[in-house]
Amino acid sequence: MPAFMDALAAAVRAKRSPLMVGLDPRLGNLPDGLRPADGASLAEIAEAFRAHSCGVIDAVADLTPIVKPQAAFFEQLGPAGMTALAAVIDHAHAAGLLVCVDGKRNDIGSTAEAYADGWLGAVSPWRGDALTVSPYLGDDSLEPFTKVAAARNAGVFILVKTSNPGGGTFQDKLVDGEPLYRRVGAHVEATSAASAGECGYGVAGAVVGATYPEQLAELRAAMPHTWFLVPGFGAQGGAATDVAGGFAADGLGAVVNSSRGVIFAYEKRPHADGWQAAVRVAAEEAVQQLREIMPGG
Ligand SMILES: O=C(O)c1cc(=O)[nH]c(=O)n1[C@@H]1O[C@H](COP(=O)(O)O)[C@@H](O)[C@H]1O
Repeated sequence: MPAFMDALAAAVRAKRSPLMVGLDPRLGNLPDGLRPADGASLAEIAEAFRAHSCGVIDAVADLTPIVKPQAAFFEQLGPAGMTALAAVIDHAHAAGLLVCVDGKRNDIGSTAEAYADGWLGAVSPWRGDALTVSPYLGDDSLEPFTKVAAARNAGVFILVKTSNPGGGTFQDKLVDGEPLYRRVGAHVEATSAASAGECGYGVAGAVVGATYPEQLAELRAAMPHTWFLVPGFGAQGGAATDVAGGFAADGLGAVVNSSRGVIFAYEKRPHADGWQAAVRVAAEEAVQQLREIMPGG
């Protein structure tokens, strides 16, 4: 089994696609036919979320190397939601896709070990291929994730420069004359340089928002062994030209996430062949736009 970043690089090359489709089901945005009736139980809503996410996967599987289910949308439904999340992960794997669980986990080292084993370990009940992780508890909190991920050929994506408007509150603050995100980036890069696989990228990836194109290009240059997960494309305003700086010269090094812009595409542009056809058209367009700016795409 190849290391996660090697598998991701191979899948991006094979599909000529750096698009990551985010699975963020929301009750109010489900298409007709899948939307549960008013007063539906959590179990009924969870089943609708499962059906929507699996339907999205079926519509885009040949267009994307990786999907990113956002755990929050499933967690809010309690146990039934988590069962639905597990089913979505299994469905994505059956469709030949890699899966990054967006959980943004972390805690003190000894508790981080439980998160790491639970989400990424050899006996993980979730079987995700990668997990998003927060760095703000420090290096000893990140180590369990990178260790478990390396042992199991999984990956982690560590928040470095997030896409949200308030991200700079802490991330841009100067520490010894440099912004904190740069410090975090340097730590992630050191971890990945020491674990770089065949494709040249190591076990630790970085989350860097499409909404900060300057910092994206700066971090790309400073972090040559680190694969980027770039959210904020589409619904948050990031354009293809904004994410261009996230790629290495060979066209690898980044996957660009779009959630709402793809999975609810039928709301703005319905398709005569149904909601999945609208989702597919949106994914095709996103891939086309990304190919145009991706070096060698
Ligand atoms: O880690 C993430 O995926 C993430 C980090 C970040 O800085 N910004 C960000 O939007 N995300 C996630 O990426 C997805 C973006 O969704 P859309 O804005 O609908 O494309 C959501 O699931 C967010 O939780």
